[in-house]
Amino acid sequence: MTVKIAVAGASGYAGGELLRLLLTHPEAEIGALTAASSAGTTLGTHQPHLAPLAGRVLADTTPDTLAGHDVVFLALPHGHSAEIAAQLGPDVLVVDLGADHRLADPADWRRWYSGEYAGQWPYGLPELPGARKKLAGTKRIAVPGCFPTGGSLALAPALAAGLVEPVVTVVSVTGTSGAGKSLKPNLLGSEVMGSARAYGVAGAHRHTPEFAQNLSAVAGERVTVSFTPVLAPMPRGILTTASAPLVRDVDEAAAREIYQKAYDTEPFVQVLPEGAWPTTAATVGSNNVQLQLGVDADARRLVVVAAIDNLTKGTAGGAVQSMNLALGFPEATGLSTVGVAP
Ligand SMILES: NC(=O)C1=CN([C@@H]2O[C@H](COP(=O)(O)OP(=O)(O)OC[C@H]3O[C@@H](n4cnc5c(N)ncnc54)[C@H](OP(=O)(O)O)[C@@H]3O)[C@@H](O)[C@H]2O)C=CC1
Ligand SMILES: CC(=O)N[C@@H](CCC(=O)OP(=O)(O)O)C(=O)O
Repeated sequence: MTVKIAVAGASGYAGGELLRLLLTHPEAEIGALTAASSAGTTLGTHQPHLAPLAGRVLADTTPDTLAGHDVVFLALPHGHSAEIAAQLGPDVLVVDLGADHRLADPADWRRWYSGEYAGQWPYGLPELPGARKKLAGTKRIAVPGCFPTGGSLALAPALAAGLVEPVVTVVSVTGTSGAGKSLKPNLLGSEVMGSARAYGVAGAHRHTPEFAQNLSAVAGERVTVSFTPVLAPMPRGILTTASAPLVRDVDEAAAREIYQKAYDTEPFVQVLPEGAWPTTAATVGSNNVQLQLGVDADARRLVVVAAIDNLTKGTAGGAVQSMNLALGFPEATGLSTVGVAP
């Protein structure tokens, strides 16, 4: 069954990655491509790597230009999806790559974002317990933030098994494309190259409540999350190191078994062989989450390292994976487990 798909925000990084994936998705017919200030220009001006679509002209993002599609992806800045989504019919599958529909608690929304709270949609991280059931057949999907994707999957098995205390620390090194294309003074090449910088430190990043929401649901109790992102001079990729105090003495083999069991049947999560540690480079262009764990016996902590491509599994790939589930396609359709190296 071919589905006609519109992409709003087609000139941006997330929209570009979506189109890269949809171009090889056997069931996708690419319909309207829309933007804001870039409307009227060709896609090739913004996404030179998408040669088959280079001549397509971007339209304005309106309910009219997005009408007549089976699926609409909204890859827009936060706060711009809810109003447009409300004007698309209930039979259209709307996949929001922004944050507008991720949080369940209106108080969390008001603390971390601006504008009206628009309600929570089924959360597009299929590997979390119970998520696939909510995604099957849904007409609305909230794609996770890029940091909570890898970080939540790094800690979920340990919390679900009661292996660690519900007080976790997450540090994520991220590439610059996570910030989007629009020019920001701290993202100029001369500011970013040759340097790494923490930001949103000490509970100040808006992904903190999203982490807490995901991990508390898995643990069945409130999980406190201390999250620190670190900007690094690379275009894409997120390397997360997550750790938590062990509840009981456990050796590495037992901890590995918990993770292997949790992710055994997952098409996109790989617990790497002993001794191999994840790298962002190995995940580029794939929809993979690569994990490795260790037990720090002296500190009595479990330490898990996770690598993803922020644009693939961290946004557009996760969005396509969730779309597949919503439409009843095989979950891995149009997605790759093969990276690019070196
Ligand atoms: N980059 C990433 O790694 C991730 C991004 N996301 C989310 O995906 C969404 C898009 O991010 P990203 O692609 O990085 O951002 P970009 O800044 O690269 O792209 C933003 C896109 O939205 C369009 N746009 C901007 N303002 C409006 C508006 N008022 N109405 C309609 N379209 C508008 C832009 O069009 P124009 O060119 O005309 O300005 C552009 O196409 C965000 O919500 C982001 O949080 C989620 C996870 C990871
Ligand atoms: C480097 C960088 O700036 N990264 C972004 C991550 C954004 C993202 O991917 O998630 P959202 O969809 O929630 O915006 C940030 O920290 O805000």
